[in-house]
Formats: sequence, C-alpha cells, structure tokens
Amino acid sequence: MSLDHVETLECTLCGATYDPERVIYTCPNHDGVTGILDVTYDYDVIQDRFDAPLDGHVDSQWKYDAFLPVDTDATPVTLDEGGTDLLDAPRLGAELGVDLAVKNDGANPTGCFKDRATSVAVTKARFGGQDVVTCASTGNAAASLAGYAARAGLDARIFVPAAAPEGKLVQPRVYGADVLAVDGSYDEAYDLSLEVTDTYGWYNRNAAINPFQIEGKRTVGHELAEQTQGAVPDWIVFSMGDGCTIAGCWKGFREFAELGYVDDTPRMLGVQSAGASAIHDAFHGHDDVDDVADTLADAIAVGRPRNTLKACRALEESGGTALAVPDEDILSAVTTLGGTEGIYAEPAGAAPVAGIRRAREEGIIEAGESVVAVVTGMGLKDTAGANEAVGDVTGIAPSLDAVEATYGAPEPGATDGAAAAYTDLDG
Ligand SMILES: Cc1ncc(COP(=O)(O)O)c(C=O)c1O
Ligand SMILES: N[C@@H](CCOP(=O)(O)O)C(=O)O
Repeated sequence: MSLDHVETLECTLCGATYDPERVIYTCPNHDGVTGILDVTYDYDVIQDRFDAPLDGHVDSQWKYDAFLPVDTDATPVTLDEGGTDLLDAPRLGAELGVDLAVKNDGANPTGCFKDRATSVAVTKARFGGQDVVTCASTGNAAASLAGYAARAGLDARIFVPAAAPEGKLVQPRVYGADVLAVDGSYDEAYDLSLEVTDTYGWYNRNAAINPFQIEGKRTVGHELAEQTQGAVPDWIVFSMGDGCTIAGCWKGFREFAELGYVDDTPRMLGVQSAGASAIHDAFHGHDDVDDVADTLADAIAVGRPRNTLKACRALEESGGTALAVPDEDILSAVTTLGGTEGIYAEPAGAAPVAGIRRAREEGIIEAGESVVAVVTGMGLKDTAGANEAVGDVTGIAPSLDAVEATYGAPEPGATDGAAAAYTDLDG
C-alpha cells in the first residue's frame, strides 16, 4: 500500500503542511478566510512509475495514474472519464479569427468534465472505507458524484440550489442519490454542505475544499499537453465558477512542461459572466466585489468562489487574464458553437467562445493565434437557456403542402440525383 508519490497537503496561505493520508479539507490556522490546501508531489517517484507513451492517444485519464493522488493499491472507480477529443474547429475559428480547437469535455460519462475529479474522489472515499459521499452543486458535480457513487456502491447525499435546471435535478436521482434542493443559492448550499460534513463526517467532494479534486481536474492539462505536443497553443480558455478547473488545468500543463514532456506553456484565459464575476474582479484588483451571482449560466453562478487564489495564480503564472462577458454573449455562444461545429454545450461550457470573441475585440488574443476552448459541459442537461436562444420550434401540419409553405416548391430536377442512384442500383 503506497501513497509515497504524494508529499504533503500544503496551505496556500501560510505554508503549513498536513499528512496526505488524513481526511483534511482546509488549513485550520485561518479565521474568516479559507486556507485552501495544495497537493505537493515527489516527482522522482512519479517519473519512475510513469511509463505510458506520450503518443497523443489518451483513452482515459487513468493513463496518468502515476500523477493522481490515490494509493497505488486502490482500484479506480471509473466510467472511462477523460481522454476526450481535441477537435479542430475551422468554421468557428474563421469566424473568431483564430486557429481554434475545442476540447470536448462535455463528452465525459455524465456529460461534464467534473467526472475527472469525481473519479478520484470516489476512488479515495471507497478505498478509505467511507460509506457516504456528499457535495454542494449547481447540478453537474451532483450528477457526477451520484453516478460514480452508484458505480462504487456508496450513498450520495447532495445539496443543490432548488432553482437548478430540471435536467440537473433529475440526473443525480436517476443514479440513486438523495438530492436535497436547498431554498437558497449555490453559495448557501455550499455552506450547508460544509456544516453537514463537519457534523456527520460524510466524505465531501467539493473541489474548492477537497484538495484532491483539483488534482483530478488537472488531467485535462496533462491531456492537452499530450494532444498539442510540439504545437502548444497560445491560449487555453475556460469558464470560471469557483476557479478550480482552470487552476487544475494549469497545474497539469505546467508540471508536464517542468518535467520536459512539452517545451512551452499556454496562456490561460478565464471567462466569467458579468453577473457572477468575483474572480475576474479580484484578478483585476477591483475592490467593489459583488458576491451576488446572477447569470443564466447556472454552472458558474458563484457569488463567493472558494478558489479565487488558485485561479488567479494560474492566470498570473501563465501570463493570461480574466474577462467578464454579458449573458447575451454567452447565450449566443451556445448557438454559434452548435451551429458552426456541431457541439452542443451548456451556457457555462460555451462561455469560452464568448470570451474568445471578446478577447479578439479587445486585442488580447491576436488574429491567427492558436486557441483551445475547453467545453466543460454538454447542453442537454439545461435546455431552457438554449431554448431562449433558438426561439420557438416551427409547427407544421403533417403534409407536403405545409413543407412547401415553409420552403417553397422544389426546384425542377431536384430529385434527379436520387433517381439516377436508384437506376444504378437496379443495374
Ligand atoms: C459546465 C461547467 N463549466 C465550468 C464550471 C466552472 O468550474 P470551476 O467552478 O471549477 O471554476 C462548472 C462548475 O463548476 C461547470 O459545471
Ligand atoms: N458548478 C459546480 C460547482 C461545484 O463543482 P466543483 O467541482 O467545483 O466542486 C457544479 O457543477 O456543481
């Protein structure tokens, strides 16, 4: 049994270190602020163990198991998360004036990149003998935790804001979780989940406080480093809620660069809604930070992000920046992404596209630069917002006349090609 590749849990505020074998969430040395912990590693041990070829083929994030903070004896609880495609996006790229690729993380097993973190959390929970897992969620982490808990045979008890999209309230219950719809915001659900964790001792998955969650999220950085080896993009773009995801990606990419697996690092661009822009505001030094979250991009509706520090460090260290965009831009990004590249993202997943457009307008991203937009969540979980963007469906009677009323009569010879094909088949 060995966790010898993990050195410590180190407080990002005071540098105090804690035993990674213990279940500890935050540094107890701080009152009023959260002492977020960071996992530090012994990279000599990791490099001795990591023997997978960096050949661009990634079937699952467990390709990088040597980097994950789980005991070497633990059997992963997995649904084959990670290993998502990095798709060229030429039509959208031309529209935005950049060389664009999309990392389609909405293709993860529960429809969201959260699965990267959850797989690690539930593996640790099961290996550590926990029976009950919990989290607060706007809906995606809820579904993800519920799915992996089902897979592991653990009970999931989850706190979501009652106003979460219907699909996000249904999905975790299909996986058998108890979903407690809190009459309040995500921030309130989050505070409650912490109290519950202290009181009941359930294992808390929340990425902002569970130090191991960002470590799962960082596999998206490992993958992107591997998939772009030799042509590291100028920019990688994420939406930000609590800030853990962008921080995780940066940590993963940076450590692959430090280990010499890639020879450069990208700049990170973090995108928030103007209605929930606390990380953006902190990054740009605004002191009138508004902690009310008001955005249709429910997954990033966070008033008090818990990982502002790690997110801002990722932006700073990478030479990147943060942007806040209005909800109209996010909504229009959903249909632009769908209509140009066939990728249906939820608003938080499409927000990077709105961010890239804004960054081009402001001269932050220059024409022709290479950019990866990470689509973090798929759209079918939350159709209400998208429905606003696409408008009402066109109703017709079940008759050809009704089709003609919509498109006009067919052009003469419109079916000639098809007729010729039938003739060929007949010989
Ligand atoms: C689809 C989606 N995109 C982006 C985010 C933002 O991630 P983070 O809160 O780690 O910044 C979330 C939730 O957190 C999400 O569910
Ligand atoms: N928007 C997130 C918030 C919690 O996710 P986490 O991975 O940061 O803990 C959600 O989907 O619930």
